[in-house]
Amino acid sequence: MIREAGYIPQPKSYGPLGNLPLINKDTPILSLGELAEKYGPIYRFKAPGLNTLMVSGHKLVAELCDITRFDKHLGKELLNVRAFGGDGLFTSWTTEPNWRKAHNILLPTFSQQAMKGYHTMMVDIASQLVQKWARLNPNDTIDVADDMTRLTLDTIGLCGFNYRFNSFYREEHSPFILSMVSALNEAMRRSNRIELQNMLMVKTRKQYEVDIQTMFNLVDTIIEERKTSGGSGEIDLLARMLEGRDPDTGEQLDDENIRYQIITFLIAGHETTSGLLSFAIYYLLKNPDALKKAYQEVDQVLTSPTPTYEQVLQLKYIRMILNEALRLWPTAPGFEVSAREDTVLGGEYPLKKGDNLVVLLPQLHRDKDAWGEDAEQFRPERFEYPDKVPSHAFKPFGNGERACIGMQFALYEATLALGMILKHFELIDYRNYQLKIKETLTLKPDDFSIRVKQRERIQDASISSQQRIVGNETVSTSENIAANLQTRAVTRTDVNSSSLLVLYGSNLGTAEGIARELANTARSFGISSEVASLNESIGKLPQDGAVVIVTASYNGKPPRNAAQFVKWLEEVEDGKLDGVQYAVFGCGDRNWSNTYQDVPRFIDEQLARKGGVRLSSRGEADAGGDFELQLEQWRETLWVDVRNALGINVVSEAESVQPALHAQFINRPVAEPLVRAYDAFYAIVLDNRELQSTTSERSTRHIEIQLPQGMAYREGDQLGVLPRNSKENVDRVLRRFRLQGDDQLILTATGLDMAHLPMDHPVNIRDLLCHSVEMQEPATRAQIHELAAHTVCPPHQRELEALLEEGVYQEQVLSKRLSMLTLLEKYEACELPFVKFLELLPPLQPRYYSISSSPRKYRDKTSITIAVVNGPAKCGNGEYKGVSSTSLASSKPGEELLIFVRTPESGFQGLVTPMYSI
Ligand code: HEM
Ligand SMILES: Cc1cc2nc3c(=O)[nH]c(=O)nc-3n(C[C@H](O)[C@H](O)[C@H](O)COP(=O)(O)O)c2cc1C
Repeated sequence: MIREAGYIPQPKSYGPLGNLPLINKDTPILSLGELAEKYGPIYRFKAPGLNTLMVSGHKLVAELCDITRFDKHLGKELLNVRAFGGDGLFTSWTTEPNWRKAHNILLPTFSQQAMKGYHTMMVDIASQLVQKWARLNPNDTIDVADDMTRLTLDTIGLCGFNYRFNSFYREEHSPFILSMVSALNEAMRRSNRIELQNMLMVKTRKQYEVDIQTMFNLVDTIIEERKTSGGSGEIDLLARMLEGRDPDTGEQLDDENIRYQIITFLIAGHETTSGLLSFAIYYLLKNPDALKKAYQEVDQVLTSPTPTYEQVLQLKYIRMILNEALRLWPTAPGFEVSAREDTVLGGEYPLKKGDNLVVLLPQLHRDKDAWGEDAEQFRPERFEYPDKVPSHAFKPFGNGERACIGMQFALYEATLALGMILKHFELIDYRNYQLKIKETLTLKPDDFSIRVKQRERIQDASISSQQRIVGNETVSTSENIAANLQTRAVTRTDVNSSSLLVLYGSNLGTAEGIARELANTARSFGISSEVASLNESIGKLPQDGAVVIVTASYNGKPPRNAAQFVKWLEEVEDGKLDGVQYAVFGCGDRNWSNTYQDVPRFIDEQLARKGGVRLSSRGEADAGGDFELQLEQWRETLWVDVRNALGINVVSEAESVQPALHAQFINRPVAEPLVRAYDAFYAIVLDNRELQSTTSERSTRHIEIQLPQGMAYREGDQLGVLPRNSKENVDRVLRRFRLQGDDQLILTATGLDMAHLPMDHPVNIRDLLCHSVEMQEPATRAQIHELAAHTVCPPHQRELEALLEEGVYQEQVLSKRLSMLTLLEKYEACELPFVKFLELLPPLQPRYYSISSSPRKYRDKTSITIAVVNGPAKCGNGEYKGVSSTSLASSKPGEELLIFVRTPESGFQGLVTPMYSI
């Protein structure tokens, strides 16, 4: 058929209803897809109040992905969802101030680093699914989408809000889910009715209101509980929502917006991922070759009882399966954009400013022009080489700055869960299921059930997820320590004072974290080293020493703290950077294939052009691939090259002549993990004075501290203090568990992220309790749940369980600040092992104090003023003493404190203690 250039086809129209009668109201996306098959890569669709273009050809979509020409548009469905999603991230216009504010504040919670923090919680929920399936009888059937929904809802609840929906412990779905499904269905149906119909359907409208209120109620409870508890050092999504500040404006989110954001994340954070897992299982069942490869990978990689973070990153084939499932059935099946200005699409279709267009993902993802003739077939191998994936023909997570913020979260969670399912179960397609699609706002396989058979004996997840104290394995563990130390040990011969400047460009902390680690390693080699953002180093690249740059890219642009540097670098004259020795490492993600590693590549090339000397080749790591391994490999060569560049003769012990007798002294402070995490130093107390009069009942102390050499601070900085738990509280724990404080133990952990605890070397129990964990926080639901599970006396168990009930928890635990320790003292029949107690306690958090001294006057010392927190305990028993203020108040001149300086530019305040200055 000959087609006139610029002609846009339109299906048959039915008077005022336009094309609406062609749409099946239960499966509108499938109907739109069928029309695309018939009318091609672009067609016009009209319905009452709607005139839009449906696009599915990859070349046209590539243009729609240019965010300078097109912006996200909220179609009818999303506008309806605003009734409960408000101006939350998903349903806000890019121009609404709350979109950028929330985007800036919440982005860090989804960085690669953040996934490490979620790992243990994700394993917790996935283990519940494994346990449930393991207990089924052979003929029991599993409603796949249903169980995947339990898994993903519980995961986002726990990781995002420290809230347990406990979906695997109830027959019915939680009231939140029931209301959410019903409200989403109604939001979708409303867009296919004319306004008058909506108004006349009184009963439906009432139900809609009830459903929305049910969701609001749950969310308000979550917010209220967190506000009352004051938080126990969580750095989850909710903590960021409540406390984070927009780095651009310094503003915080308001209460109404927080409510909308929580609903948004609870919905967006689970519906789509649950559909993805269901489709992936469906395709595995129908593709035995892929299933076999998946089993092989899982058996090879997941060798410990529960998966570790590193193992999950190694499940490459599982990732490919998930991508291929998302290609064939993108569970969020489309997104909508509108033209920013008048423009011409594909060189032939004129568009007016504000015209809107829908990208139909299932058709785009099957465009034979991009994917080849076998586009309809399930073939995970398409994703083996990420740079070969036709990027604008694969958009399951949307596009540009409005792309899915939770992409890493979804893929990590799904990889972990599918890996664990395959590790434990044989999947049985007992009724030869034929795929039928169910549509709400997302897509899922409809009525898809399977049976499973255990592949191997399931380890008791509660045992495997526990840390073990290996009292009688001291010898082998000590060997580990020695081995560890050996790899790090260097003899520092001829180390001169050459220095290394490590610079970063980072929005979410990955690149910054790597930069800090590099600087620490350099220091351990005796090389003096400093860390700063790229913007802070404009015009200051040193010609002696060396510079290492670690940076990310965002849609091909530099991170916020690198933008001015890149501009400056571009404008520097050739030859101006003669003699600057440098190396560049890029943190990137191949999902942004067109702009993968753009910024590090640009910086590397520009530095060379302007006269710099590349001391080591540019390194690359892909957040969607084996990031850690790629980084490790680059680091290995980097240190050899840095050594040569600085002319430092650092000889590794292996290279030096070994004496026959070898001794290793181990003196690692218990607080070492926290010291490392915060880059903290020991500093000496110079003075500690009471500021209140002798008649006052309050205590306010002025404390002066000598800063360690080289540590500086600026006006407005805060002092972070790593506090110590009081002797009194430590003694309570020792008594409760009948332990001797001077006894030593060695902690080892499998599959748990316990970075705050000292691992694999002997530590004194008293020191461990004093320096590593928070003990006074109100017991969380998860902790009470564990206490109940370990209580052998049924009436006491019931009492503990009763504390978990909605109002009771609020009133008896949060308001009274009942800690896990207090509950353990009350319930003697609770046989919680000491290691489980340690595992359940959150890491000790630094407390931040405004610095009251002026850096212009005092360079090497600083002072803070603290209000000592001390009063009757809310539980009615004894006194409550603030951990940090109490230990600071009693610190004597000459004593050492663990401190660090922080510039509150990130806006994320953590636990900021209100301070007065004098
Ligand atoms: C397989 C799973 C997922 C898929 C396929 C998916 C897909 C998408 C798509 C296509 C968009 C863009 C929508 C548009 O342009 O209108 C989006 C946005 C979004 N997604 Fe996801 N998503 C998934 C998982 C998640 C998870 C796990 C979370 C949260 C934990 C999440 C939170 C969001 C949010 C908040 C937005 C709005 C971002 C903004 O506009 O700033 N999603 N998602
Ligand atoms: C919205 C967004 C856009 C991104 N764009 C790119 C890109 O264009 N090129 C690239 O290589 N990586 C891109 N990435 C991946 C990040 O650069 C990568 O995750 C990096 O590790 C983040 O580092 P940071 O935590 O230090 O900010 C993008 C990530 C996000 C969330």
